[in-house]
Amino acid sequence: MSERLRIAITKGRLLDQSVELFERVGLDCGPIRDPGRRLIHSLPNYPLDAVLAKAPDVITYVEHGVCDLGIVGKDTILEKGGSFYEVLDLGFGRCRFALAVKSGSDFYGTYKTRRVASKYPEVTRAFFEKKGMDVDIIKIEGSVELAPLLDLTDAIVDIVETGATLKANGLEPIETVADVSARLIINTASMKLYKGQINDLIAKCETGLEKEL
Ligand SMILES: Nc1ncnc2c1ncn2[C@@H]1O[C@H](COP(=O)(O)OP(=O)(O)OP(=O)(O)O)[C@@H](O)[C@H]1O
Ligand SMILES: O=P(O)(O)OC[C@H]1O[C@H](OP(=O)(O)OP(=O)(O)O)[C@H](O)[C@@H]1O
Repeated sequence: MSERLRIAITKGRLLDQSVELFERVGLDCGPIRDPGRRLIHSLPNYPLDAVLAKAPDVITYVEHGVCDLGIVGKDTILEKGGSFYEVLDLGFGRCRFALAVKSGSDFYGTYKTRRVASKYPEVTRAFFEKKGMDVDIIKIEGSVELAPLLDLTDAIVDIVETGATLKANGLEPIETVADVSARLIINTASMKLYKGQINDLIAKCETGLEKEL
C-alpha cells in the first residue's frame, strides 16, 4: 500500500528551487509553483503532499512527525537543532553565516565585552563560545545590518549571499561562521515506517541533483 508522504517545504527563497528539483525528476509541482494562499497541496502524479511553512516550523512539523520530510536551510538547523535525520545537502539556497562589522573597524582589537546582533543567537553563541570569547548577544528579527549602523552593537552575525546588503550599508564581512545550504530532513519514525517510499524520494532527489551537474 502506498501511503501519501507529507513534506514540509520552507516558503520563500527555498520553494522555487525545491520545485525545480522535483520537476527535474518528473514530479508535477503545478500546485506549489503558484500556491496562492493555500498551505497544503497534493502533487497529482506522486503520493506526496507539500506543506508550505516558515523555516523553523518545518523542523517543528518534522520533529513531531506530522510531516515525514522537510526542506530547510542549514542556518535554521544550526539555530534550532532538534531530533531528525539530515539526509541530503540539496545544494541550493547557498549562502554563509558571516561575522560583519562597520568597514574598517577593529572588532578583535579591544578587551571590552563586545556586543553582537543576530537573528541567530544560538549560532552566534556557539561561534564565540568555541573561541572562548564572552560577548553580549542581542536578538534582532530582521534587517540586522541596522544594529551596528545605529551603534547598538559592534558587529552582526548574519546570512551573506552576494554581500550586496553589507556593502550597501557600509559593513564588511570579517569571518565566515558556517556555510549554509538547503537540507532534506526526515522524521526518525517515518524513516522506519515508510522506508521504501522515503528512500524512493531520496533517490529521486539524488538523481535530480546529478542531473543539474
Ligand atoms: N540571501 C539570503 N538571505 C536569507 N536566506 C537565504 C539567503 N539565501 C539563501 N537563504 C536560505 O533561504 C532560507 C529562507 O529564507 P527567506 O528569506 O525566504 O526566509 P527568512 O528570511 O528566513 O524568513 P522571513 O519569512 O522572515 O523573511 C533561509 O533560511 C536560508 O537557508
Ligand atoms: O548578501 P546578500 O545577497 O545581500 O543577502 C543577504 C541579506 O539577505 C537576507 O535578508 P532578507 O532579505 O531575508 O531580509 P531580513 O534581513 O529581513 O531577514 C540576510 O539577512 C541579509 O540581509
